[in-house]
Amino acid sequence: MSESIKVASVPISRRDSFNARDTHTRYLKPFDSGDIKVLLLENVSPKAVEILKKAGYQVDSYTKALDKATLIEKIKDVHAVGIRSKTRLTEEVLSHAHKLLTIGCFCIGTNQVDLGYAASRGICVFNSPFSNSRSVAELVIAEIILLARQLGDRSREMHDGVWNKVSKKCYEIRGKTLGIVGYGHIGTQLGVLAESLGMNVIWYDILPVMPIGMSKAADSLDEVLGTADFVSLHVPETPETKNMIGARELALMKEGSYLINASRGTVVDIDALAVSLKSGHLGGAAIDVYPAEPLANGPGFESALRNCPNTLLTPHIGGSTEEAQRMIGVEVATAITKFVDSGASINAVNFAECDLRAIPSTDMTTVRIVNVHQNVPGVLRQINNILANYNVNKQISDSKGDVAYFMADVTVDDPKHIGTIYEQVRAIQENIITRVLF
Ligand SMILES: NC(=O)c1ccc[n+]([C@@H]2O[C@H](COP(=O)([O-])OP(=O)(O)OC[C@H]3O[C@@H](n4cnc5c(N)ncnc54)[C@H](O)[C@@H]3O)[C@@H](O)[C@H]2O)c1
Ligand SMILES: O=C(O)[C@H](O)COP(=O)(O)O
Repeated sequence: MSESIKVASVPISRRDSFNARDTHTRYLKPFDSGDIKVLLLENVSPKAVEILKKAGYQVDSYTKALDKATLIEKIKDVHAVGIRSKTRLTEEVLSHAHKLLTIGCFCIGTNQVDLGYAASRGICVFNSPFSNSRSVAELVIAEIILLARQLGDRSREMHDGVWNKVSKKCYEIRGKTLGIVGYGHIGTQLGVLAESLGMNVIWYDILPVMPIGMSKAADSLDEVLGTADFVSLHVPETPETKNMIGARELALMKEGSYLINASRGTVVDIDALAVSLKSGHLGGAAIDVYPAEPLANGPGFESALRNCPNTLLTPHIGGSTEEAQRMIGVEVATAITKFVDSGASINAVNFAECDLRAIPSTDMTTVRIVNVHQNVPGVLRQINNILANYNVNKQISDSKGDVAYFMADVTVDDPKHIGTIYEQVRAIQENIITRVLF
């Protein structure tokens, strides 16, 4: 149970459709945190499980992603779901999530979730924007050296019993140029590490960003491709980054240069990359992410890149370190408990960010109204007309796109009025979800 609310309550309204006016009256019972069900997929950190269980929730945890049919079945009954990069929470899947309040992406990327649809259903999405950035940057540094020295191939040969001592086309990285595409959390960390190893760094980003250290901004992607000895991709999955690196871009890269992709699998045209590697135009590649990735560990991985020369293939492990997973587990699980127990949406990805200071535990008459509604004129007036009969201690509202979020702490002397307020607010035409925490 949240420390910030004296007693939390989660009456969960039905959200049959965006405009539905649900007049079904429910009995408002004081909250029992044991009612909250959480589904965790894809081997989310035990630290997160610990935090969610400590909050009193029922936690159902799986090490792998679920197939769509199983996911739809499981999501029907839960109030929170925790995923990593594999689980696709599409409109189709989320349309079955009748009780869902929040989604925790225990990773950086949120492209796997239909964020707009989730918001329209009042489902608040959280992620961990930078807890695994360092892990990715360190992996890329390792890969730069491995590629420059053809270490993947040498190691494989030795495991096959072949001694192959060569120096041809093996290089130091000192004085070489690293081109970073997407100069955000990971790209900037990587640039700092690369400079400390004596590399020159140029980067391209669609946003004007401050260059760190001695790094230089390029005017275009093509400039990076034509200049760098190593090109490392750190952009999110968006319509603009889909197949951002195809046959044309690979041809622009310098003869013998290397491509590294630890961003998203859709960013690189894998077939074109395989052709470039086999032709010898590229000197090698390190790929951590793929257009289609298996749901679980095990044999059967197929890719045109298998057995390409000097090509390092890793199973999407850029953020997979003990340190990163622990930090992500704490960050996202804490965000989920705060949202469920007190309504706080700070650091939400698809929601306006709102919070109110805690209700003192000695205050037994104040309840918190939490409401998500369509962002159209007149809704706040309707809510405040309802609350006008009570003393509103504090309130906050904000909007993001078509959806608005409202929180108010209201003193209610007669407990019977709690149900009245709840029913009146949720009966507003534009209501998406209403909760009363008491
Ligand atoms: N392999 C892994 O395990 C792993 C781990 C963490 C993150 N990632 C991926 O890496 C991506 C980047 O992570 P981050 O934390 O650095 O994100 P970020 O949001 O901090 O940085 C991304 C940068 O890319 C820029 N960008 C967006 N579209 C662009 C375009 N078309 N051209 C050039 N620049 C563009 C943005 O302006 C931003 O500066 C994530 O979105 C995620 O998909 C992968
Ligand atoms: O978006 C991310 O943070 C990375 O792609 C890592 O995803 P993962 O948690 O599924 O390994």
